[in-house]
Amino acid sequence: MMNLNEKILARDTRRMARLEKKIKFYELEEKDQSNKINRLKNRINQLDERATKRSSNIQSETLLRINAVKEKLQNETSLTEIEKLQKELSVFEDKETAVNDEHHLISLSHVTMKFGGLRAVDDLSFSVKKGEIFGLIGPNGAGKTTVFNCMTQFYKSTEGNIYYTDKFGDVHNLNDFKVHQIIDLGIARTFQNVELVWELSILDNLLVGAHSLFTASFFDQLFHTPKLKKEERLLREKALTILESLQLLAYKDLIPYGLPYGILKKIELARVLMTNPRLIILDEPAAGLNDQETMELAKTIKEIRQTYDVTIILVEHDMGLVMDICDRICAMSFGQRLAVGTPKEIQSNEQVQTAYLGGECRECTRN
Ligand SMILES: Nc1ncnc2c1ncn2[C@@H]1O[C@H](COP(=O)(O)OP(=O)(O)OP(=O)(O)O)[C@@H](O)[C@H]1O
Repeated sequence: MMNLNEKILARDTRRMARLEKKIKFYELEEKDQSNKINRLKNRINQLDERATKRSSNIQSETLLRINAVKEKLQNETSLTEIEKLQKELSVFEDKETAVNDEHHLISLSHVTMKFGGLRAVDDLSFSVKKGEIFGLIGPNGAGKTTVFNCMTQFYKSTEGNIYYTDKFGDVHNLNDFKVHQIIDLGIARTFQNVELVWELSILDNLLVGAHSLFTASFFDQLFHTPKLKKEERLLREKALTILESLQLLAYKDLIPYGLPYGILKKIELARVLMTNPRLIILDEPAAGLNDQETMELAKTIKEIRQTYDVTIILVEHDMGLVMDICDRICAMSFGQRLAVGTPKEIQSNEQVQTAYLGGECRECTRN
């Protein structure tokens, strides 16, 4: 449950995102808007200062809570109560770790997602650092996609918290945000199936992907004002730059129908990049690709991390790809965490091998 400080912090972050959009809007105007822009920048600085103070208050509150729970633990004798308190302590400590770790980007703390009697995700915790390529693996039905849906707030997890460090360095519980606000925090995702608009050209698909960046009003759209035209031109230039960086420029005027699956998957990545993401979540990016296309995808994902300075979390069944590109991996089974470690550590983990094949993880050692 969010306390008042956390509520205000989340609200201020959303405000800062809105003000940044306004700045972009003024930057597009033909006439000089530097006064307005400076005013907005000052307001962002004020909000940022307030957010930093509030973060430090929240941190002190967390420390107080940690100490209070520790004290209760010392005097507790009932085993069930001790278990409950230990879990409570671990939730606060996870938050404390997220706040103190300058490399922290996102972490799950004891996340559970129940569908009726089924625990699709069961008390799952792991943490991802800025700049990592992080893999989530597990047999079919292990709960991987559900984890993504909880992160992006498509589902509200039944229990647990998901901590995210925003670009100002403040830590938020993503559960306090609505699904449409997640994109403003710089989190973007792709789905298992290719989700492009089949009647639009590749370039227009990218522009559709940038709709969250559009600042033009209904009035601008209705009368096709110069402001709208300028915004469209800038976003078009951005789209072309992204297409070029992914070697997709030749496809810009084509519609997706009939294009090789490998190209469609790359176009989806290009569209995600239009939203200026800090974290990209990829659900089975290599599904349906042949070996050659998978190799190219691996190269593209590594290049994207490098060029766009993003963190990538992916769910993938192709163990060759996972072992090749991931810095660290979380292996899941029946909604629970089996192990977190480097590809080498995961390959040699007995529990992981058993979960996959009831023995040696041949898929893992394929490459
Ligand atoms: N909306 C839902 N309602 C009910 N059950 C669901 C829902 N979404 C997922 N599940 C169930 O939760 C479990 C985990 O599903 P999930 O899709 O997260 O697994 P996964 O590891 O991504 O599987 P796969 O690798 O096959 O995509 C499954 O048993 C699934 O049937």
